[in-house]
Amino acid sequence: MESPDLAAIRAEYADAGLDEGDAGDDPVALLGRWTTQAIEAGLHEPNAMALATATPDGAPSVRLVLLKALDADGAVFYTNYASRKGDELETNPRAAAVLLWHPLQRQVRIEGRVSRVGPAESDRYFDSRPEGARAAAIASDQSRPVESRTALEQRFAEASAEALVRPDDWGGYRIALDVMEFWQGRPNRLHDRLRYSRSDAGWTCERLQP
Ligand SMILES: Cc1cc2nc3c(=O)[nH]c(=O)nc-3n(C[C@H](O)[C@H](O)[C@H](O)COP(=O)(O)O)c2cc1C
Ligand SMILES: Cc1ncc(COP(=O)(O)O)c(C=O)c1O
Repeated sequence: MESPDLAAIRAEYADAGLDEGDAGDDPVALLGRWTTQAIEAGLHEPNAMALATATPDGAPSVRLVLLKALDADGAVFYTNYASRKGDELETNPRAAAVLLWHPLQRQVRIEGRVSRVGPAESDRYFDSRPEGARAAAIASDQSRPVESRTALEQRFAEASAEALVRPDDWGGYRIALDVMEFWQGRPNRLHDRLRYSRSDAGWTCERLQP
């Protein structure tokens, strides 16, 4: 089998650095600034993040979701509570996520405990989504097998004809921001890494080796 020479792929990171002074002592504000810069750079889906969850006995799983809100209380995404990730979060309410802004040579990792957002907040977000996305959320038992594409489209057509009310098993999760790490690519793989950890006294910041 012809396979590409993956070992020869090599990108150098050189554009910018990250120092403690610029980063500041509020990592939530820093994530806000970096997100704004990713949006202003015109990146495609700058709010996409890989979300890792695990079963109670530690088997991990990961998938992309969209970050839909960010504040001092945490990072919010929306999904189906009965999906695979939902099942894992209901039994092991901890998550890790990573955002990658490749053209900016940046990644951000977040970690923390997860809780459901309140129903009113989920309703507000659900009602802001386009009709098709609302109907799909109603039609889809996310992560469950379906016999065919035709059956799925039939369910979508049926849901589209009904009132587009948020299902009880669809809503937001908030990842409390307990650990946040900011990574800026540097030459020779000698990258900048600043890791913030939250305690009762506030945030502490450590520089990590690349
Ligand atoms: C860029 C991108 C963004 C996505 N955003 C979401 C999202 O916000 N919520 C969601 O439930 N699924 C989202 N998905 C689909 C998930 O990656 C995944 O297929 C789905 O949630 C089922 O995951 P699970 O079976 O592990 O629960 C997205 C997929 C991509 C590629
Ligand atoms: C299945 C699913 N649910 C939810 C979302 C979240 O996106 P939005 O709320 O912007 O429709 C996505 C995004 O790709 C998705 O694929």
